Amino acid sequence: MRRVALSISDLTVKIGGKEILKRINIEIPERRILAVMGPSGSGKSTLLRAINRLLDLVPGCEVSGRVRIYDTEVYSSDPYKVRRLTGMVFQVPNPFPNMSIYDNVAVGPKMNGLVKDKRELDDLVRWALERAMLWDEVKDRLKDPPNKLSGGQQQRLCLARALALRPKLLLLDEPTANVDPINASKIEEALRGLVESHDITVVFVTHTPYQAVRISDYVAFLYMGELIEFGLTQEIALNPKHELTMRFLKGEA
Ligand SMILES: Nc1ncnc2c1ncn2[C@@H]1O[C@H](COP(=O)(O)OP(=O)(O)OP(=O)(O)O)[C@@H](O)[C@H]1O
Repeated sequence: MRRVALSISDLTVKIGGKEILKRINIEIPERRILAVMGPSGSGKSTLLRAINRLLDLVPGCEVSGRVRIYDTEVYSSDPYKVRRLTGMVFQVPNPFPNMSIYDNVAVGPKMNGLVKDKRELDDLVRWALERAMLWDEVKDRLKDPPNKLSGGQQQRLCLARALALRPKLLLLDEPTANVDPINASKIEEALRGLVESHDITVVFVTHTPYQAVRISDYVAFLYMGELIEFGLTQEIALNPKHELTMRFLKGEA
């Protein structure tokens, strides 16, 4: 029996008094992938940032309702604990420019005391780079700076950096929007591998219906801050209930 990894109930987000997300309800079991879709400005990034409390950093932002990650009530827990449960990858690859490839992945576990010695750290760095499908390409140049990598490799490095903190929930905001198709398919393969073989649940934003259908188990469609459709990807792809979802899936919206 799979546990519920992420439960969002009646989540409403206002910024500067304007409702950006309206009473969102979503629940997904562990080790599943949720694709969040919807037109530009519909609130997809805001939803991701509500899950890991990055919205705390936005002035004038009010959040009501509940977000729970396993047993952790996100809005009544220490934000530090919430960030430890979640990892995030952004649309534009943002490796730490002044650190080596190795250190980009190692710095988080070192600062958070996740490893007891150098050997454990080396193992964790390798594990994360392997899971991000990058190890073979960088194993002989771990001391290089990240700007020697292609954009797609840098994005996989950011994925490895997030994974090295062993998150339970991985949040990705259009992770393949700025990478070529080969890198995009490596990232997709990495995400499927993570939920199938590791104890990780994934929520990612995408504008690409094919990508959502290829790799997600669940989809959530947002429109002007409302969740207009949510459910199993296969069911929604075959039988979307909402006209807008249908158009979106056909690439018309
Ligand atoms: N920090 C902020 N201050 C004011 N308004 C904001 C802020 N962040 C988001 N918004 C507004 O919230 C709405 C939703 O934005 P959000 O970035 O979540 O949409 P999105 O669906 O991710 O869009 P896109 O696909 O273009 O990235 C938009 O109207 C946006 O202008």
